[in-house]
Amino acid sequence: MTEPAVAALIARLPKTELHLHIEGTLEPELMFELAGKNGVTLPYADVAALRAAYDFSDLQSFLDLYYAGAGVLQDEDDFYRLTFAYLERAHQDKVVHTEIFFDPQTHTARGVPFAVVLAGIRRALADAHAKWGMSSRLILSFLRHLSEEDGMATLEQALPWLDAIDGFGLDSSEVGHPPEKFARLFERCRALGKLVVAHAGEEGPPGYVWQALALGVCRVDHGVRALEDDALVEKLAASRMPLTVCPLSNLKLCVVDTLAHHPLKKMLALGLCATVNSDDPSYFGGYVGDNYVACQQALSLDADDIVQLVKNGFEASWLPEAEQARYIAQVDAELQAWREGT
Ligand SMILES: Nc1ncnc2[nH]cnc12
Ligand SMILES: [Zn+2]
Repeated sequence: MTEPAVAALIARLPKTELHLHIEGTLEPELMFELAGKNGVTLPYADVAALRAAYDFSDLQSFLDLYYAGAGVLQDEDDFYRLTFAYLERAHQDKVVHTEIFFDPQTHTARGVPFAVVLAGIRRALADAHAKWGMSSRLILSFLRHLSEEDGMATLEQALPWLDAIDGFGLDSSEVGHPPEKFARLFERCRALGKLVVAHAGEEGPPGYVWQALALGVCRVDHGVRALEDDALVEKLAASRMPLTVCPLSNLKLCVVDTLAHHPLKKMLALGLCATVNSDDPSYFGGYVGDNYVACQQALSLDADDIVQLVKNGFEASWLPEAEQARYIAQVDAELQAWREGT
């Protein structure tokens, strides 16, 4: 019997998304609409010209555009619309649980109050939960190109809303801004009882992944360059440390030259807890379902690989263990139904 296309399996499986920058979901159409509403001038004639600029040579060339684009987000409703549009799109991909980064420093530096950013995002998360039962967690991510003191000041601003913040992360320009630069800040976050994660090993060397582990992270965001260090791979695999891998992001930012050379399949073979995520889907040409499908084709992933990746996502999530187990059982049931052609 010919197995039905693995793409059909991908489409039907419940999924997580654990590496998603909400500012990176700003589609050009919404960017132009909000620019018009808020009186912001964009240096592009139209949506097509903006999309044509999404031709990145590295992480920094993307970040320059990403921070400029975020400038159109000004009031609570802008953050609501941004977030709800992402959640609606993720729901189409059968994402049942998402853990979302937001970068408050990108907005507070422009005079947008922390409370405005958070209120808009939270209202959308609550609506998605009410409408589809989609669960979520929120991760405040510090910008590593700024100082640790700036991060500390941001943490101070977040203190009144700690109940709404599930964890803390570290993103932006990696090389030259190693995790150890933020040792005291992450210590403080952990002392507040919060989970911490950090981008490491995207463009930065394996040493940055070791440093992220020293910060006490419970997941490494990206981590693809960890494969250059055998001892590190052994440690990550033995501890089932999750890696939130973002294949189309790696392709667009030239971390890999072609998806066929992406290490995702190798990561699974090494026993790493690799997960699939979209990072900044509006800029990188694909949401989480697109990431699965593109990798399936480029790397000839089979049904077992796909199921392993999806299960890793639940294992790596911050859902309670009983809920992880419930979703993993659903994944097995969908796999069986797919195999039986029902
Ligand atoms: N891929 C990425 N790496 C680092 N910082 C980011 N901020 C948004 N996307 C990012
Ligand atoms: Zn990221």
